[in-house]
Amino acid sequence: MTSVEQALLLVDTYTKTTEKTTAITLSQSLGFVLAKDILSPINMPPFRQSAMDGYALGSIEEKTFSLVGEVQAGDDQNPNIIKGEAIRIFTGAPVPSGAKAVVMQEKVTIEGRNIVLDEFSTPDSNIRPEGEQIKKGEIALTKGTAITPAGIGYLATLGITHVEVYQKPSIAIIATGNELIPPGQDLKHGQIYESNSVMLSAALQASGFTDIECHKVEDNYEATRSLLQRVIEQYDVVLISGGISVGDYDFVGKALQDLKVEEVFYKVKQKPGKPLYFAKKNNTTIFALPGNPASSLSCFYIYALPTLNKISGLAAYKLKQSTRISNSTYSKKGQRSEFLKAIVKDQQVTILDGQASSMLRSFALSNALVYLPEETSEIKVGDPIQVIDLP
Ligand SMILES: Nc1nc2c(c(=O)[nH]1)N[C@H]1C(S)=C(S)[C@@H](COP(=O)(O)OP(=O)(O)OC[C@H]3O[C@@H](n4cnc5c(N)ncnc54)[C@H](O)[C@@H]3O)O[C@H]1N2
Ligand code: MOO
Repeated sequence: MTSVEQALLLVDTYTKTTEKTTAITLSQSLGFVLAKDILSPINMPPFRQSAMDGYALGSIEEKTFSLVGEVQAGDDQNPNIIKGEAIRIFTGAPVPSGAKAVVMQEKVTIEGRNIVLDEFSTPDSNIRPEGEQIKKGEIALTKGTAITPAGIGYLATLGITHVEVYQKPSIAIIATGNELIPPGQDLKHGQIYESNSVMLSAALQASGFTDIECHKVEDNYEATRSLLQRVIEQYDVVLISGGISVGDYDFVGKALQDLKVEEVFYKVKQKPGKPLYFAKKNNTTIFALPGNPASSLSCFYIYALPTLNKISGLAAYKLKQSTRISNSTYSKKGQRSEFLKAIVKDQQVTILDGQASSMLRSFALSNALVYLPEETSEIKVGDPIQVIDLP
C-alpha cells in the first residue's frame, strides 16, 4: 500500500499548472491566480502627498509663519512657498514643491494671518514621498499570487483594470450509490441522504472553484462507465465519491481500468481514506474518493485541494502545516497513518470524539486535522503534534 508521503509526492509529480491563461477585469479577479508578474505603471503615491490636515511650511527653522494660500486634495496647483511662509493643506493634497514639512493643525495656534507652531518641525515630516509605496516599473504582485480583496484594492490604486490569470479547472463531482437520495424526500428503509456532492461542491467553492457540475450514478457498471467516459473527456478534474472499495457493486475501479486511465496509485496507508484512487487520462486528473463522508472530505483537503490549487497556478499550493501542543490523549489502533478532526485554539489542539469515517459531526466542529504518522501510536497531553489548518 502507498504511504501518505509517497501518495502526496506522486500527486504533486503528476500535477502541472495549466497553460491556459486569460485576461479578466480586476473586479472579477477575486480568487484567481496571477499568471504574470504585475509591474506598477505609476509611482504610488504619484506626487508628494500630505499625510495630515494642517499647514505646509516653507522652512523648518522658524516657529511663526505667515499664511499665504491653500491646497485642497485634488488641486493641481503648485503654489510658490518660501522661508517663513505656510500654506493651508489637507490630507491627500499635493505638497507644494518648495515645502519642507507639513505640521498637523492640532500643533498650531492661529494668530491673525500667522500660525505659530508648538514646537519646531522636522524635515519632510507628515509628507508621503512620491513612490513611497511602489515606484513605476517595480513588481507590484508576483506571478502565482492569489488575488484577495486587499490585492484588488492595491492594484486599483495603481490604476490597473485588467489582470492576466490562470484559468480555473472545470470540475465534475460524481456521487455513486443506490442507497442515496436527495435531502427533502422521505427515507425508505436502507436509504440515506446524499451528502458528499453538496459537501465537496461547498469545499470547492470555499476555495474559489466555481466551474462545478454534480452528477449521480447508481451502482451499475454500464451507467458508471459511460458517465465516467463522458466526464473524463469533458472536465479538467473528476472527483468521484464512493464505489471504489472491493464490494461486488463497487464499479468505479473497474470502469476506470476499462477506460484505460493511467492509475498512479490505489489505496493509501491512512485512516480515513484507505481506498483513495488517483489517476490521469490525457489532461484530466481523476480522484476516486472513498464514499464514507469523512473519508471523502479528508482526502479532498489532503490530496485534491493542493492539486486543484497547483493546476490553478497558486505558488503556495501545499497544505499549511504547523506543530502545536496536544490538549488530548489518543491511542491509535492500527498501523495506518491517521488524520484526526481537531480544534486548534490558542496554540493548543483538542482531538475531537467521533473520528469514524462515516461521521461528519466532528468534522463540522473542527478547524484542523491532526496528522499522526505511521510510526506514532500514541498522543499524550503536552506532546507536540503536526496540524493541518483547514481552509
Ligand atoms: N472488505 C472491505 N470492505 C471495505 C474496505 C476494505 O478494505 N475491505 N474498506 C472500507 C473503507 S476504509 C472505506 S472508506 C469504504 C469505502 O468504500 P467505497 O469508496 O466503495 O464507498 P461506498 O461503499 O460507496 O460507500 C461507503 C459508505 O459511505 C456512504 N456514502 C457513499 N457515498 C455517499 C454520499 N454521496 N453521500 C453520503 N454517504 C455516502 C455509503 O452509503 C456507505 O455507508 O469501504 C470500506 N469497506
Ligand atoms: O478509509 Mo475508510 O475511510 O478508513 O473508512
